[in-house]
Amino acid sequence: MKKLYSALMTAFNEDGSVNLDGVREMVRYNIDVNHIDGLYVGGSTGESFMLSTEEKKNIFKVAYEETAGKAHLIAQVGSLNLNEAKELAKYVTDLGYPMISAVTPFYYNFSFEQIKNYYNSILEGVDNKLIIYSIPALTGVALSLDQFAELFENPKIVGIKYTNADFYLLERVRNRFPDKLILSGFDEMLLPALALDVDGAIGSTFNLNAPRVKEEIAAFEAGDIKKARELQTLSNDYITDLLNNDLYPTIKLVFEKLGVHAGYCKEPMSKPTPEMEAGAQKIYEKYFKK
Ligand SMILES: CC(=O)N[C@@H]([C@@H](O)[C@H](O)[C@H](O)CO)[C@@H](O)CC(=O)C(=O)O
Repeated sequence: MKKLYSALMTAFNEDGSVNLDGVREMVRYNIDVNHIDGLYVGGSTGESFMLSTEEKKNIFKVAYEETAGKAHLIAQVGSLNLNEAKELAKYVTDLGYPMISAVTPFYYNFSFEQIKNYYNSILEGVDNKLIIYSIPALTGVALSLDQFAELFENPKIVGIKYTNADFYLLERVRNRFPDKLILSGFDEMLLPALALDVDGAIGSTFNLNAPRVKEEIAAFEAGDIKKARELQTLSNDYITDLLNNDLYPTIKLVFEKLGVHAGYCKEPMSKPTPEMEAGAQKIYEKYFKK
């Protein structure tokens, strides 16, 4: 069975400080209501690239404690500050995280040699497995098939969080590395990714929509492609509505309507406007109100 991971959000207070109780509530919702297979902690959805090392550690700790072994955990530790990435990799490994992930280093147009050194040094002295977080649309770093192969020469690098609409490359990677863990990262393109035999998916929108997506995966696995496609269409209507209303703040607004204290996003992400509030209410009524 393919695995579904929610990309854990971070709850912020209005002043931008982290609300750890809100983080706990979102972990609980994912476990108790979504029956999620796993959580991806510290990724884009967690707004992590805007957090201090201390804030990241607190979130990793709270997510680990609250999960209490009821879901698989992956900690995204990648950072432009390699020392921080290494410190976090050790920290989460000592806490008990069974897998880590690191975004490709971005902004400075690093060479492939530099990217390779970055991954190898994060893993040096850390007894853990890592999946590469590849998200070219946000990082500008598009690794090639041969570059993935070179990174996989490190036996601790076991897979990819593949947030990329390049399905030709995905097919080539799957074909060449049948035993690597590939988790798809674009929720709106889950069905084509399933057809190319990914092992599961990680996404922001699953925080609210996981039950429907699990049904889609079950239909796909049962060979009922028509049903899987209908469910993907329904999910894509919901994702389109979220994207048109500002993704992360809207997921948090809908969480609040479900009684989960997801709080605010951190600036420069937007604070909810009355229009966003109204849009979130419509999304709640259309897709989630019982
Ligand atoms: C940039 C971003 O948020 N990407 C999401 C997707 O779940 C995305 O939000 C979704 O497909 C809507 O476009 C994930 O790929 C990233 C992610 O899960 C994470 O790192 O937290």
